[in-house]
Amino acid sequence: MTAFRTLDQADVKGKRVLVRLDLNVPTENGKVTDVTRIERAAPTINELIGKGAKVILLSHFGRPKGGPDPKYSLAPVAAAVAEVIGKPVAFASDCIGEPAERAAAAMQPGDVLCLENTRFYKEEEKNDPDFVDKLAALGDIWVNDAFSAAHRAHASTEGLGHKLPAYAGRSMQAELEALGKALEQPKRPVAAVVGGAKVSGKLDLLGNLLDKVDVLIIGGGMANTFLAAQGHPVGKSLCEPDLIPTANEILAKAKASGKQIVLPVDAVVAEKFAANAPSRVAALDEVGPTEMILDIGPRSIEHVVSELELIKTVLWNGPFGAFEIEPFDTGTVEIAEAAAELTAAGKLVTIAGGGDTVSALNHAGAADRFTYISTAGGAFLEMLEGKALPGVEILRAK
Ligand SMILES: Nc1ncnc2c1ncn2[C@@H]1O[C@H](COP(=O)(O)OP(=O)(O)OP(=O)(O)O)[C@@H](O)[C@H]1O
Ligand SMILES: O=C(O)[C@H](O)COP(=O)(O)O
Repeated sequence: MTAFRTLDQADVKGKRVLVRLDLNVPTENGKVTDVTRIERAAPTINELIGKGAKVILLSHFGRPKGGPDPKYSLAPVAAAVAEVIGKPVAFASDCIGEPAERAAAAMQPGDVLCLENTRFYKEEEKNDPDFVDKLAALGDIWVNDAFSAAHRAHASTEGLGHKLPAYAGRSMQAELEALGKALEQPKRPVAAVVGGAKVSGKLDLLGNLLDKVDVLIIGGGMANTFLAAQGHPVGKSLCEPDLIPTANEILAKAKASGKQIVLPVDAVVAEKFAANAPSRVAALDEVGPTEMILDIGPRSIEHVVSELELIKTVLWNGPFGAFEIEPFDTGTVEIAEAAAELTAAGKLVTIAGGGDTVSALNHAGAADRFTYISTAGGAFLEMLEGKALPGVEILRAK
């Protein structure tokens, strides 16, 4: 891809290379539960090691509130990186300042160092120039291999590109090539499936997404705000009342433009967000005030599968339920299996992305049978929407 500077153009031997990865991986009790994003980053890390660079990894992890929080330390994730690449990865307890400088100064060519979560500084998300300078002081070259964070114009995802020679890593390059090709002229009708929990970040882009697709299938936590907008009770479910007007606008836009929005028609509800918590199937008007919608119900699953049988391409971000906890994985698992079977039969092109989405599709045993799996969720949706991604734009050859 000539429009972007890649590692082919970078002279990295003996240089300190700051590599922005997306190590925002799913974890449970401090253990990484899905290493897909790390495996996708491994070729870049290994290539840089092989070329004799000093490889300094940068990433955010979760959404800490702009200060250090042990819950969001990258230390266990750095250990998972070491396991995937089969080489030691040193860890610095800060991403700037003395701990980072000392660890970087001790590096030999071929060494790998992972710095602590960049979001332990509120300046990261503000793309603060002084913070960018502090990060830039640690490296000679910046490689952005975090396609899944490229929709964020943050210090480590965009700011560094103004200070250091900037190159796309191999995963960034592969994602841009694969998604560019897949989305250029998708087989129609096209459906987008949007679920998951990042309602405030993703609900407002569904309006633009409607322009690009024929059918919009909404599930997971995302659906609850729409159900509330339609007047259904949602009890203690994940819901963003502030976004009800936006949800209504999206529903009205779909009606006016003849686009179809598919929402759940029933739900699986529980009083507790816990494994094997007592649960029941509820009609939409029967969700009690102390209950939470944690999955779509059996009629909704049937409805979604019958929609998939009518379309030719599905673009999927976000699980249909809290799939990490049984039995609330049923909707996601059954729909993923149906999509994988339609793909194997040559009837459907399946493109899915997102940290938890990929983990859910792996859990369902369906990921290997999908047409393409991207590491990106929010970035994937913004690309579908037709938006320029700051972390990609900064890599364009000037
Ligand atoms: N009904 C629900 N209530 C609460 N949480 C839900 C519900 N449905 C799905 N989820 C949660 O959504 C989370 C995944 O959502 P998210 O939007 O982060 O997807 P993603 O694939 O990781 O995308 P990205 O890469 O943009 O983060 C999962 O942890 C899952 O438990
Ligand atoms: O998982 C993701 O989509 C990326 O890591 C971005 O995370 P964010 O939505 O917290 O910026």
